[in-house]
Amino acid sequence: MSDSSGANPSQSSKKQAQKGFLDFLYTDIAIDLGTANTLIYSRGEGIVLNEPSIVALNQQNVPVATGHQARLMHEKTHNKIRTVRPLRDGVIADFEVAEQMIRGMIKKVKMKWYSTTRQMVICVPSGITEVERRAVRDSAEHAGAKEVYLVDEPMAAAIGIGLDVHEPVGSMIVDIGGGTTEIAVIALSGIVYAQSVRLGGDELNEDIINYFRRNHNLLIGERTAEKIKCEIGSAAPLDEELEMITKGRDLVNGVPRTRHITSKDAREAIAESVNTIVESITKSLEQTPPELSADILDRGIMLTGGGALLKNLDKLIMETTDLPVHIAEDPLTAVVRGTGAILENLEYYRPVIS
Ligand SMILES: Nc1ncnc2c1ncn2[C@@H]1O[C@H](COP(=O)(O)OP(=O)(O)OP(=O)(O)O)[C@@H](O)[C@H]1O
Repeated sequence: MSDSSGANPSQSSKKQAQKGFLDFLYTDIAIDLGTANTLIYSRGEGIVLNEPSIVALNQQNVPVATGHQARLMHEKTHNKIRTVRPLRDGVIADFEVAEQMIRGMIKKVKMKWYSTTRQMVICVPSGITEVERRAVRDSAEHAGAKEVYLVDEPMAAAIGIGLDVHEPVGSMIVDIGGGTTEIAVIALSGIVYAQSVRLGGDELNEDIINYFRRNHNLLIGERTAEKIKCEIGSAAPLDEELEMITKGRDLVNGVPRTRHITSKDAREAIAESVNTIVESITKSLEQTPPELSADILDRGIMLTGGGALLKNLDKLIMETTDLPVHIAEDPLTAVVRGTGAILENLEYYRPVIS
């Protein structure tokens, strides 16, 4: 009798023992390579890194910082340093920098200097092209991985929030990230319907920047817009409206200014993009086969990704669709938790990886 590799049982167990014996030389990791954040899960350890997807490079294009450290430099650099976000709309926009970033982040989490990366599970937006898929695989291989497995982001999110993706029951996942919103209906280990909208938290930040420039003659940076969105931004009116003080440059006289702003301003700024996200969800519901629609009616819509934290977004989706809406526990880590679960049990999840 031989196992699937063609070896007899004694050869196979010898190979297993050897594999186990040499395990200390390898690190197996799962990566959520996101437009806004990169998270790494290490086999047997859990989430070991959660940092912004950004790199600071010097004039020779050598990275001087990655992640949190580079984020602190963002929009504050001089001409000898530039910061780059290598992903746009969920896909790699700058391959060289993306590879440098992956390498830099893997280096940060390597417990043992001598170990090499063996297996890497990495998630990708469901809507990307074959060429873009190939690019992610290449970048992972160039960053040192020996075996690379890809999984669609909504599938990883579903696994991350504890759904049994193999069962014949439909679930709708809406993963709102920095660059994309992924809407998918999952059943029987497959994606029955998926829509990837290239609109996410980054676009909401741009909306806020444009709104304050147009309506308040105030120029603010990306980090300030992000702060406004997270602290007082909302998709629907709040029971108690919020306020905050923000700083920027007055466009009339060119000097720094502080301004008092409200959650109504922030909501108005992002309303159009938020509506596009909600419309995409209703469109996806219209495309869902009826038997699966019935499951979604019972189970509701699951929200994951950082965008799920936008205040009252669940309420707006609930009012528009008339369906129950649940925000996943810790939505920012759902995808990497799922990618990590796949890494821990590659055989069980074989049908969902490529
Ligand atoms: N409290 C909050 N309110 C609104 N948005 C938030 C909040 N917290 C985080 N976000 C947004 O969530 C986004 C990041 O989410 P996430 O880490 O899931 O995205 P990503 O995986 O990096 O992106 P993508 O999946 O598009 O590649 C950012 O745009 C961030 O501004």
